[in-house]
Amino acid sequence: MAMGSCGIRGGAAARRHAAMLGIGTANPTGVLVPQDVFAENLFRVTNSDHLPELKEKLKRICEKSGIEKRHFHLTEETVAAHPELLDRELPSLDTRVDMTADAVPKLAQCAAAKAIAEWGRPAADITHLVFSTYSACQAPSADLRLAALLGLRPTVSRTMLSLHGCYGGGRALSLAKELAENNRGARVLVACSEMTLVCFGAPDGGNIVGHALFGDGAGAVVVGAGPFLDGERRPIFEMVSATQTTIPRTEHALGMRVSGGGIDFHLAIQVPTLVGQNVEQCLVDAFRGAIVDDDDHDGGAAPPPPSPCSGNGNGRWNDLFWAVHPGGRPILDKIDKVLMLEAEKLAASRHVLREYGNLSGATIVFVLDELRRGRSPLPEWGALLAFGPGITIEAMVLRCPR
Ligand SMILES: CCCCCCCCCCCCCCCCCC(=O)SCCNC(=O)CCNC(=O)[C@H](O)C(C)(C)COP(=O)(O)OP(=O)(O)OC[C@H]1O[C@@H](n2cnc3c(N)ncnc32)[C@H](O)[C@@H]1OP(=O)(O)O
Repeated sequence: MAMGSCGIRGGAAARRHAAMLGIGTANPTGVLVPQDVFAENLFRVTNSDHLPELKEKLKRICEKSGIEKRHFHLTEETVAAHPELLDRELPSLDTRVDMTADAVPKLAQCAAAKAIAEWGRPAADITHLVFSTYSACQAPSADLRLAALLGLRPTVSRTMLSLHGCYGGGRALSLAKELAENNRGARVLVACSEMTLVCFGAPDGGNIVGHALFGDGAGAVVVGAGPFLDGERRPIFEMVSATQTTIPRTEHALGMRVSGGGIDFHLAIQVPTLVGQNVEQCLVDAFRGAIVDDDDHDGGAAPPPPSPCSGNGNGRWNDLFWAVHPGGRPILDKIDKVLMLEAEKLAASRHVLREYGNLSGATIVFVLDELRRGRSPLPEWGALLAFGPGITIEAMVLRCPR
């Protein structure tokens, strides 16, 4: 594959690959629940204390989750005022849609304002918006509301990704890369905003793991390619190559479904194993697409991306930095094991899981933000991984410009 001029060079030189030019994150400010009291709180708030065995199981799961705290938009007072949120037999979709209509785009606005400020140009210069959420069920949707809140131009080209779950952030970034690389001068705002209240309900055997894992948050990234514009900062991560892979015959393993009682979801116990068994081939495919000429690197001195067959346990995956969606602690453990990663390689993912829980599609933006804030310099090449219903695996080869 000829990719002659794809490297990002310093200063004002042209580049062809898209790059992340600003990153922002936000969480609801209202409710912060430490994981060690989550089960007690949930069972009290949902009047479920007559189910002590289920409560003990939730406590066991919380202890093993690798999570210390999570943020939520939904307050105890709101739950008390809306008993329909607790009983799946009662219609509650209208209530949930009303509650998220403003809250989801406003949370996205908080993250997007930070990303735009870092990017260094006015919001009106955004040409495309890609919005991903599992928490909005109406049209016009959260993308249009966010565009209005940010003062984007009426000509901004909007795309809404719904119910992609935890790979939504990876998909939105991949789409932004395509848009930026194929539309001269495009600046694409990616926004992912997730609120669990669309799924919230009294605990039962089916939703207990979701209760233990998921939290609320939003992430935003400004993506652009081509020559730098005045005021733009140096790119944070270059987006070199992206792939999407669906693991055959795993449709049953992860899913969400809109019902009159809210959004139902399921997470099969086999998910960590299925991701672990398939992740290395996805990485090999993504790196195969990322082979570039030495000439494309800054000053021509940087090494090329690792060869696609350099995994397979010979330790070369440790030459990379890693942005992995922390879908759950055992998923990170499996990836560590199959790729033989050194302990610190998934530190950013484990940090985000510990501090926020699984924020579905927004989580990957938190991981990217954490990575670039790290104290030690990153290796030049990196890999992004996100997983969700399908089972779908999004992989992207990243480069940290020197
Ligand atoms: C105000 C609150 C609001 C919250 C409302 C809820 C909001 C929900 C929002 C839903 C959003 C939907 C998005 C869906 C898209 C998902 C996309 C992804 O992230 S893809 C990635 C999604 N992430 C994942 O799929 C990974 C999730 N899994 C994990 O993180 C871990 O397995 C663990 C923390 C649950 C347990 O740690 P581990 O080391 O495995 O410990 P052990 O082996 O000792 O097991 C302990 C107990 O847990 C049991 N059990 C285990 N798994 C399941 C299960 N799936 N099922 C049922 N049970 C399960 C197991 O049987 C045992 O029971 P017991 O013998 O004690 O009775």
